[in-house]
Amino acid sequence: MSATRYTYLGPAGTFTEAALRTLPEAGTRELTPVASVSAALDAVRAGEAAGAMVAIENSVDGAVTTTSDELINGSPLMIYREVLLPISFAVLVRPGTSLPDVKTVSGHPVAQPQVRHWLAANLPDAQWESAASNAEAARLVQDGRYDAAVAGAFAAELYGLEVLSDEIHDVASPTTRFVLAGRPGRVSSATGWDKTSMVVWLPEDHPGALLELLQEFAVRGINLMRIESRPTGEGMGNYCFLIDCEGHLSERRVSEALMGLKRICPQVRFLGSYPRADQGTSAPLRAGTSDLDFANAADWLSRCLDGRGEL
Ligand SMILES: O=C(O)C(=O)C[C@]1(C(=O)O)C=C[C@@H](O)C=C1
Repeated sequence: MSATRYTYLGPAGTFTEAALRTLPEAGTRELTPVASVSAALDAVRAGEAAGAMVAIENSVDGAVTTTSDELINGSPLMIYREVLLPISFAVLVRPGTSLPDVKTVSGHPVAQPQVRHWLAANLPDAQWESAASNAEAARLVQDGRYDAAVAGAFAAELYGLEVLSDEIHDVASPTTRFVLAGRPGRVSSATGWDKTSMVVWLPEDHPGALLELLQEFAVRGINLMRIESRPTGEGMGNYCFLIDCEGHLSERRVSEALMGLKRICPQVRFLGSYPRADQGTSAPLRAGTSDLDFANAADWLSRCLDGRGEL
């Protein structure tokens, strides 16, 4: 087990690596590129890494479903940090390539919807080829496999490529949200500007089932920040929900909402309470004014979790 290793979707030059490098402790960690989001999280599950940085949602394309499914299924993981990274895509080519030479263009599947209109207008006949990451696409262009890659401009130098066009994204200021996931453990203390994530499986299908679930937050005045449904895989129409809400587990209203969900839902998976990366406009809680102190919250957690992160 490497307590100092963090894994990320590689190779070098991905946005995920850029997100990881924004963490203050990045300089003292061994940052290890791996081939996929699943491999990054598997290394954490196997105890080979202390954390994995993974993309979880994009402001243009929505959920990164591989990450959602990893957090929902398999042995539980917890989110310890989040990073919001502005994304800027460029077209990278081997030196000397011009736009009419580009017959194939490669990138991560999440990148494609963010540059669709630019590609249709500027490379209408080029064939799109999905790659495991944007930096992997750049590496494949260096190898001569594809003519162009959609990636961060910063990847050009790493792979001996040139920036043919920069800032090609269709929507201004796309942002990707990344999270640092680790094995379930100590929840860091409340900062006063926190977020809590969970997965909730719907109670038996009946009118108002989703409303009942949402009421656990509404009656306690807890603001929801995200609700994303994912199929459970158990037949058509069966969904679970990835939910982010404002606040920290150590606030009584948040822990009570989780216990309320536990009463009405067949399964609840606590995914962590961690500092928010956004500079939101709602009034922050004052740090240190939580209803429960951290020791109580940790105690509450250990009583409620069955040792695997499940409530
Ligand atoms: O980290 C990278 O560079 C990736 O290729 C992954 C990823 C993602 O999965 O969302 C990261 C950010 C961009 O929005 C597009 C792709």
